[in-house]
Amino acid sequence: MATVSHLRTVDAAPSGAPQTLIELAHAGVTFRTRTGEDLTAVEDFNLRIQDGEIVSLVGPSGCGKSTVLRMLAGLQEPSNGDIWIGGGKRRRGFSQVAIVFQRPTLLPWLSVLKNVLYPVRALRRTTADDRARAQTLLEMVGLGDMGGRMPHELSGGMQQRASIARSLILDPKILLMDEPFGALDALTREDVVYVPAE
Ligand SMILES: Nc1ncnc2c1ncn2[C@@H]1O[C@H](COP(=O)(O)OP(=O)(O)OP(=O)(O)O)[C@@H](O)[C@H]1O
Repeated sequence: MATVSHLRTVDAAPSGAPQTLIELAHAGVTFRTRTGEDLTAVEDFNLRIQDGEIVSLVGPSGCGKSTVLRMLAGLQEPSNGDIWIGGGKRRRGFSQVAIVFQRPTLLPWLSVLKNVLYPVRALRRTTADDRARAQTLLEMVGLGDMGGRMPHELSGGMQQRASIARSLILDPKILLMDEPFGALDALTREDVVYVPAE
């Protein structure tokens, strides 16, 4: 059985201090490939992020960065180790975490505005304040007059900007970004900035 090790850290396991927002302790993910081999994408990975910190995971293609983000978003269960978010041990998703992927992930049957509102709709009925916030976020990413359009009527970069707006609609405490600016041209990239809600 082949085992491929990609992403490793050598830091000591974190302690679980309450002011720490995110902790991974000895986290690992092993995939079973279609040919029946075990592929260790992440091995013994330790990470501690304090509230307010901005952290980049840097490494070569395929080293396991997306897998770590998927673990933090609750989309990938660790094969080994523990995850704490906001002081609590997590095995699954956490509502204060939002993730933006490398490619846009808009729902094709909803308008752009409804896509941005979708995380709210998944929790409760939307209000006028929610719609106003969605409009503000669309304006922030330069799509203020595109809310009524359908996703297929937008360019790839515009769809990605709408995905970024959607990730902010619930004012998440943790924003995970998996190279989301790769789909945008350099000029647009400079224009997209995160403005926290008052
Ligand atoms: N669902 C899966 N099944 C099997 N192997 C997977 C799966 N997802 C990822 N992998 C493998 O895990 C390893 C890490 O992948 P991951 O997408 O986390 O890398 P990455 O560092 O984000 O790469 P990139 O910078 O190219 O996006 C790769 O070898 C990949 O082939």
